[in-house]
Amino acid sequence: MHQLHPIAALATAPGIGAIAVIRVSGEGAIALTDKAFRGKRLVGQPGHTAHFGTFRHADRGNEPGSVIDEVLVTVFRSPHSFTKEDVVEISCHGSEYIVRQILTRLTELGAQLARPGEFTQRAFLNGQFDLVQAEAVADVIAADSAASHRAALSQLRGGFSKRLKDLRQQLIDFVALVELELDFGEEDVEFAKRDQLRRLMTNIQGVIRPLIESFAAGNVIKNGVPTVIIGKPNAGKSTLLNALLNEEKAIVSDIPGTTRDVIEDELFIDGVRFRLIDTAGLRDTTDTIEAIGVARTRQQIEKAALVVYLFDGQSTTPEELREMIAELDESGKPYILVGNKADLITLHQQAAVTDAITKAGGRPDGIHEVPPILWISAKNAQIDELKSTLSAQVRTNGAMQTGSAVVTNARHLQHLTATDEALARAVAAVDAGTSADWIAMDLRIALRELGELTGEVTTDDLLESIFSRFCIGK
Ligand SMILES: Nc1nc2c(c(=O)[nH]1)N(C=O)[C@@H](CNc1ccc(C(=O)N[C@@H](CCC(=O)O)C(=O)O)cc1)CN2
Ligand SMILES: Nc1nc2c(ncn2[C@@H]2O[C@H](COP(=O)(O)OP(=O)(O)OP(=O)(O)O)[C@@H](O)[C@H]2O)c(=O)[nH]1
Repeated sequence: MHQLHPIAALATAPGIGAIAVIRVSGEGAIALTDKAFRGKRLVGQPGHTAHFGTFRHADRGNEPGSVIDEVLVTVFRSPHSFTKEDVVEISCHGSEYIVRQILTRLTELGAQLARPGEFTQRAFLNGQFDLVQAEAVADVIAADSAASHRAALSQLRGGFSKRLKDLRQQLIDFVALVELELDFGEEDVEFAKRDQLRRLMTNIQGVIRPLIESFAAGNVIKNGVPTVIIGKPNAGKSTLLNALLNEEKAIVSDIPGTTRDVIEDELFIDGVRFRLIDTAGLRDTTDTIEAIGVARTRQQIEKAALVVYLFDGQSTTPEELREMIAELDESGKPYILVGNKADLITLHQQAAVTDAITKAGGRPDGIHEVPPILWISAKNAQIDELKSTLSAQVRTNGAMQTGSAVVTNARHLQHLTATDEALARAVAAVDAGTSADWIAMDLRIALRELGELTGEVTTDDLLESIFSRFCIGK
């Protein structure tokens, strides 16, 4: 295993804690650490062993260096470590001062401070995992919901990239045969069996296309579902937001137009993250829906993946509702109609509202069903049904289900799409009986795109841009 110069960084979160872990990786990491360590001699120790001792400042003449801390040192021997290099992990007391002293001492002994992502980059370069998995390391750290954690961990553990790498290898063999045909120029030879090549290409497309389609859902899993609550002033948006978030985030008052700022917050329902966007009131000088500003409403809806339309069950007219439904239908976004202040009106009145919008020709074209109205009382926090409806809306989205691999990374999507396009062209060329050089060209593009995805083909710039986004110590 080729080892680079030793690097060191704090691996645990900066700040005060019970324990802090400093990681050293690279050529001579063990001997280097040993110079500051008093206890067992580290150099002869087998990998995956932990040793107690003291970590010390440099000796001063004959005076032994003073103790910085009592530490536990774990030794990993190349190639059996995270980076596949020699690695030492120093667990000290979680003091910022101690961490600084230890890092300083390590640099005196020849270690360099690690750049962001440098450990993971080395692990990648040494073949510990491919690029997709390396990127998943950052996603695993950032994951903060059950769904995003599941997606990231599956990616870290190989997810779709192992399968793509296999298929790419098969494709390489075919490209070699197709290119061999080129060497024979005018002669009519066919080394690459076209039906087999075609089958392999459609096979690869069969793997790639569901991944491409999973991106929308993958993005939602990673970043949350942008959910907007729209409604007229005083409909109870802030009250609902508070009830959902279970805290007094937004200011509630009975003066219309109290919500001044756009408040964004997160809500977890059944392991899915919703990014709630409070719309600072769809309000204007006058009361009517028209005056609220259709443009403004549209803007809000535009930003959302899911719309909650909240209306005051007491004061909203069927006309207003119908206009709003038309607007929402127009947007094409999934939405939920929510009647608020159910505590103030009878069940009979609630039914009358539903009747008014359905029977009175709520839908001129009569094509779609008017979605059911969900009744809540934001003030009394009677919102369980709304929560389960929100969750159900997202869950109908296939990729939210367990098991299937999802793409959450725009870079991956880009390479997958380009591969699919190149393969589609190659398949068409095979079908048209086009000459080998045309097929070979698209096959090479597909190979390069797949290779860049998994990191079998890389450039320094690409690696730099990927790993520099990691945190230091990772
Ligand atoms: N203390 C510590 N915990 C950690 C990490 C770490 O680097 N240090 N990790 C860092 O992200 C994650 C775990 N990743 C790791 C991956 C491989 C090896 C390792 O030693 N691999 C050897 C031996 C495998 C074996 O014994 O089966 C190898 O690959 O050969 C260690 C950690 C999470 N927890
Ligand atoms: N009875 C009853 N009152 C409610 C309910 N929800 C909200 N309210 C009251 O309605 C008034 C307006 O609520 P807000 O949450 O401030 O309304 P908003 O839609 O955010 O209004 P703006 O800030 O103007 O955009 C407040 O007095 C709330 O207490 C409810 O379910 N039942």
